[in-house]
Amino acid sequence: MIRAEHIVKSFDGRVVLKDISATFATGKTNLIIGQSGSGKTVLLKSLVGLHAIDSGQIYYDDVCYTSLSFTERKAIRQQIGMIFQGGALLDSSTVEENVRLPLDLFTNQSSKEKRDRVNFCLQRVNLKDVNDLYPAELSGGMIKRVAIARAIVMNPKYLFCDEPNSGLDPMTSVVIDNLIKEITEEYNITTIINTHDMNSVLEIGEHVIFIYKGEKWWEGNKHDILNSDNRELNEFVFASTMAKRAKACSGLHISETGR
Ligand SMILES: Nc1ncnc2c1ncn2[C@@H]1O[C@H](COP(=O)(O)OP(=O)(O)OP(=O)(O)O)[C@@H](O)[C@H]1O
Repeated sequence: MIRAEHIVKSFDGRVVLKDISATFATGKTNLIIGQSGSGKTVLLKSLVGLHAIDSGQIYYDDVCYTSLSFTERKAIRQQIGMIFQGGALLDSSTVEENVRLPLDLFTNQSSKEKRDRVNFCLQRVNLKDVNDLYPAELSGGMIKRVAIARAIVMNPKYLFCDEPNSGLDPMTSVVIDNLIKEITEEYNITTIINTHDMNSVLEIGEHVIFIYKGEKWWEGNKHDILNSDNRELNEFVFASTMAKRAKACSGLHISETGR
């Protein structure tokens, strides 16, 4: 579980996160949604500790992360997996080297142990025979899978995903969304996903936080969202054509996948 309490963050006197409190449950896909510029990325980076916040507290389970020193935070940082927008793979490294990187940096495992772990993670994201390929030789969906394999290689308790579907076609996005959800449940990870993809919300939005102009404006799940009367949320949601279709169908039937 990750808990944010009264987070305030400003840049040069301009407040971009205004007193945000939220609890992100373990074993669930927690989504942060909002318009471009609303503060999603700043919130995600603040939770991870990449931004120093002005005030507030962030708890990782029972540990108050914000009151730890830089060195003390190391133990928690090693339990965090991150999937960056675009994958952020090292272009000049093979798939195996990319996935192995956290093990090289943070463990004393033998080469065989590392190879076994890398292969296990690649299999888990349904990739095979790709160890020696370079990122340029992979499709967009494969790059995301490699990024997920790298994010889980250290067996994280916490997983942060920044726009994991950016650049993917809708069908591949569904597959990646569901892979993240499966992994979250299988390994009981606290997963926080930053997205403005309404299809993702309707697919895996077990817990959704809507950020509007730096404030937590609405909170609920993928089913609540279709019936909300929050004006700003509705404007955001129904700007998406897919969501419009789902809304139109919601009175008649909501499929198991929410699509
Ligand atoms: N390092 C920074 N210095 C100054 N201002 C920043 C910095 N990072 C973000 N901001 C500002 O904070 C606000 C929120 O930005 P943020 O990147 O969190 O938006 P977002 O909701 O993630 O948008 P998008 O969906 O386009 O990525 C924006 O006004 C942005 O200009």
